[in-house]
Amino acid sequence: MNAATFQSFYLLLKKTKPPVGLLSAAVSVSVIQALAALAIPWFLKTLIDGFTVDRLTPQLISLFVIVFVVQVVANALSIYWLQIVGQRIVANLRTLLWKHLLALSIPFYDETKSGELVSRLNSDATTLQQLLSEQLVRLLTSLVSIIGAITILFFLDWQMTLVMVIAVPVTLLIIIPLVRKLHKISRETQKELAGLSGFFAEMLGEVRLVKSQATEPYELDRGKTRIENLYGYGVKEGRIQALLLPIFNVTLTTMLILIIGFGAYRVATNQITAGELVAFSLYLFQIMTPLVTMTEFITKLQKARGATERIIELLDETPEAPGALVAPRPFTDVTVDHLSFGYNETPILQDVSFTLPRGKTTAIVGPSGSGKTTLFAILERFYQPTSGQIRLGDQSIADLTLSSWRQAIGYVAQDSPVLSGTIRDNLIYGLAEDVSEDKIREAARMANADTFIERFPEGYATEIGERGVKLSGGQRQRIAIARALLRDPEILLLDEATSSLDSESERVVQEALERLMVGRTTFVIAHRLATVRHADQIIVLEDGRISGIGTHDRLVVDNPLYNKLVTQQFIGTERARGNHV
Ligand SMILES: Nc1ncnc2c1ncn2[C@@H]1O[C@H](COP(=O)(O)OP(=O)(O)OP(=O)(O)O)[C@@H](O)[C@H]1O
Repeated sequence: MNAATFQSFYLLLKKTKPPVGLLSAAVSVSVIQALAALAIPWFLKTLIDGFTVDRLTPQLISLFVIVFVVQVVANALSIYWLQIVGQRIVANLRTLLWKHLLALSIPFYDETKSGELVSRLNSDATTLQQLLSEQLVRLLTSLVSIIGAITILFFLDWQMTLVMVIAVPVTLLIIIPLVRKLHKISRETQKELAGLSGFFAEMLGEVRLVKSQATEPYELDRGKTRIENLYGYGVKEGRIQALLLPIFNVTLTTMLILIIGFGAYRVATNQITAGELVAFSLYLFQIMTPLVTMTEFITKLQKARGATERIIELLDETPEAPGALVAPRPFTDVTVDHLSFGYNETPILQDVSFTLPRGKTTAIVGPSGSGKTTLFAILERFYQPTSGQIRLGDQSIADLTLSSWRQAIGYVAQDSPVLSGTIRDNLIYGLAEDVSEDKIREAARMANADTFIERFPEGYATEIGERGVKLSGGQRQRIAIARALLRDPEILLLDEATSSLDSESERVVQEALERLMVGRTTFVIAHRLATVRHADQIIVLEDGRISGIGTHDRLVVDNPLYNKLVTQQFIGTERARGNHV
């Protein structure tokens, strides 16, 4: 791990606000445990050298027992406390990531697969947690054991210790390149794993498309290729691990044989005592076992390095600019002023200017892909304009707080999303304050949703979404309308349903929408002639530019595209529905 990565790991840890008090306590008991463990061979040495029964005084035995008990208790405490510290850090990290993800902008989500993000929240965070709570405790005790044992060994017999100390760097020389390689592979593995999660999430989310296109065999192959890729990395990783541990063990065993052999020679030549040799061998184990643990730690650290880097990368993404001013209510007119926008270099909206007069209805029409939905998204501040601005009165909406602006917008889309939970939960979702049951029912009634809700045995407590009954498109839309009614928005953005609703369903939805629109500034993507006829003004959008603004009667005469749309699309649609205007 190079200095920069270590630093970023450290910075990330700092951001997760570890419980420092508990961490210090855990570190202290770890040190106590390791020190107590170091005392045990020393006792044995004293016992062996000049063993007589009278030397076994009760005091000596009690001291031995106490040291032993201290070591065991300290060990248990350090494991438990470090586990808590690790879990706390990861819980804080997940909260930090979750908060950050919620603050990130829509363009970020356009570029990133949600499955990959889930993988960061779950497996990357878990990798870090394992490192922190399982490995860190061992690393600490290992370090104390190694340093303590080497120091004592120098006192016992410096020549033998020197032989041993020289052998350690030799081992490291063999191991480091392997560890590096392991890091590279585990980075690729993690990347591949995140990609695979993204792929699975996307495919399972769009399972209807896969089935309707009968592309199961194709998707099976695509999934299999990725799974096999991952398998390949796993095998490579296994190969290196298979080399790493045995090499390490062989080196250590050789060291052990050499040292004990050398020790036996020194005992035979009376240079050290038998007790010293026993203590020496025991200390040697107190160095070897931690060394093995440390290689394991290094391996895990390399794995965590990938996870850390990816989490840091995610935390470095810039969140949405929140704005500072609370949008003053009631709203005045909203002005779109020379607005241009492109998702990338290709311009989508070019120099668009118009006003949404307060309390009036503005309809927007234009061919598919002309930029209508994009304009809505910019009004919702999901994307920043490339140039130009949107103003509320004299105030650029970019200066308003995101929450006060978005809370003032009611958006009813063609395919209104619902969350899992009860119908009531869905109706009050996002409301700042509590609402009475009567108000909820009133909103449902106005949205023409009361009848179908009450038909469910559980009524408003019916579970919908993933865990409960499924709602039809029209029902979902009426839930969205009731939700908007409860929010009492200043501005309504309506993406009118086209073919998704049958004419009966469309009639009840339309009726509900009209109630919702009363007295509100409404901006509607229009697909029906009835809507544009009733609108106070109509905007015609062609290839991202406005080609006309006016009333229906004027545009039919002035605007060729509008004229064409009215004769071909609208009237065609209305006829098809048997609903002549
Ligand atoms: N997130 C995005 N990233 C990149 N390009 C996009 C994105 N969303 C839409 N586009 C492109 O922007 C253009 C305008 O799309 P938009 O959805 O605004 O059109 P629209 O007028 O609402 O069409 P429709 O009536 O079919 O819904 C299209 O060419 C589309 O490919």
